[in-house]
Amino acid sequence: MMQSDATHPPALAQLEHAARGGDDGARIELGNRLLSSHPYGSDEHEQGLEWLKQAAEGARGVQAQWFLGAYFAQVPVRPDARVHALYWLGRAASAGMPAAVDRLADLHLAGLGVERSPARALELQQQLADIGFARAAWEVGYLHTQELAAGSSQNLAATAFARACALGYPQAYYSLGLRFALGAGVARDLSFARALLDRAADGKFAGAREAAETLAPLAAAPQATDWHSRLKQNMDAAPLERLAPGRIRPEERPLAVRELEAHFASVGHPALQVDAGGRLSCVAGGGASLKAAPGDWQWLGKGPRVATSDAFATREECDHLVHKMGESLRRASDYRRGRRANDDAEVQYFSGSGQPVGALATDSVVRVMEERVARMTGWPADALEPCSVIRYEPGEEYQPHVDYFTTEQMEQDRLDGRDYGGQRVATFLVYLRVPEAGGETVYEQAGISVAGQPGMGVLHYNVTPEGEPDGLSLHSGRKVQRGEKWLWRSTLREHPLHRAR
Ligand SMILES: O=C(O)CCC(=O)C(=O)O
Ligand SMILES: [Fe+2]
Repeated sequence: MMQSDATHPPALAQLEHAARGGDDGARIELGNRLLSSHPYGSDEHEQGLEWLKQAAEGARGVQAQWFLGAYFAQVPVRPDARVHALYWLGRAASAGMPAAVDRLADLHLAGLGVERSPARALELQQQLADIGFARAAWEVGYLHTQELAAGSSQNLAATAFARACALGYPQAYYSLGLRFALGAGVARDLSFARALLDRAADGKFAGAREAAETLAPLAAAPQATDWHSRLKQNMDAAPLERLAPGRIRPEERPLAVRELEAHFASVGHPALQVDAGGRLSCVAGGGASLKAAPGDWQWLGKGPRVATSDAFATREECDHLVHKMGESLRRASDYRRGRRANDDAEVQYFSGSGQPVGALATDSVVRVMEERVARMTGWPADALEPCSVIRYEPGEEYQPHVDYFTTEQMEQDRLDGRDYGGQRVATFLVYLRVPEAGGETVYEQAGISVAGQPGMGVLHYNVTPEGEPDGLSLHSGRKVQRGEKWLWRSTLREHPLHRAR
């Protein structure tokens, strides 16, 4: 196999020679290089795909299959891209590649290239969880919370989060803490809840500190300090390194997971039990549910059409998105590379930071929330623009702008053959974090001002009921005075994104 590094990549001719000679590593490298350096539609781009497809049948097939799956997942405008993504990711997943199993679960949950099946997504994430992948273990808990699969319950959700705690995942301590605080799937125990939430905060999980203080105040959690030190000692002594890549054979992972779960149960809380099969579970109790219960649309105006939905997203969903995207936020000029005037508008009028959730970064929370938007608006989920998260710090704002594409832009895009998705019919925002002062969403022409509440959804149409760009939809995100404002947002496009008119 040819060696290369970032400073001295092999010359193209050299790679091609090796690829023709049957070197699978060279085929993969050449394929990836051609795909990334030549635009979709060029011969070189197609040649890149061919090299990967050849490599997919060779000694390093799984790796090539993964690259092909990731490619098709990220290039939705290609005809049948989703079906190809499903095929290649399916092959890499069957060969046991965890990242491919995760992406396959995402396609099933979103119904991309295959009929939507939360139950299948749950099954796939469960496979990963059972061999010790902590994020998957968390996703199992989140999916059970939604009660979308037969047999799902709030108690199974709690159990899944407890198992993810055993894998040392700070976000799982947060989620299990919420359940003990509210009595969802487990009997309420504010002391244990507070200790779990504090452990999540120790692990730097966004929102854990605030959840601890509001849901499990120390005054109501007399044994919290004791539980906190027991949980800390427990984690310090947990043999988590056993699961480190390269240290364990795949077939040994399920046993290592059981050992970690038994170790977590040894912290001694009566709700944590090890069952006959050696798996950790939570004793059922409490009647609350942490599934979202969004409020009906409250219409604030007809010209433009603006509505809000209280509690559209749960605290857990908001904190998840803030935590997930927090590290990767950038200025609009860094993530908006398009040539559309609307991209320029974001660069020009928005002074905060943001980041689109890329096709390889979507997860259960994103998909479940997209589906919720689709259900509540009657809009097809595959006509939602990929979502993003944006943040405003004090002094930052989104000056008055419109979100629709102008008739001229639409026409130009059509001529250029890139009007995928068509018009941005409506914009949907969720307040993930509400600032202490300032930051209202204001529709200046209509005199509507929305002061966000945590988890609130805000929907506004950018076009009139007849489908014409609606000048009255001009809006702004007022300057944040104190605290931070975080939004999750997407737009409802005229037709599915993979279809040009
Ligand atoms: O920050 C807001 O309230 C508005 C955001 C917005 O207009 C947008 O993301 O297009
Ligand atoms: Fe906007």
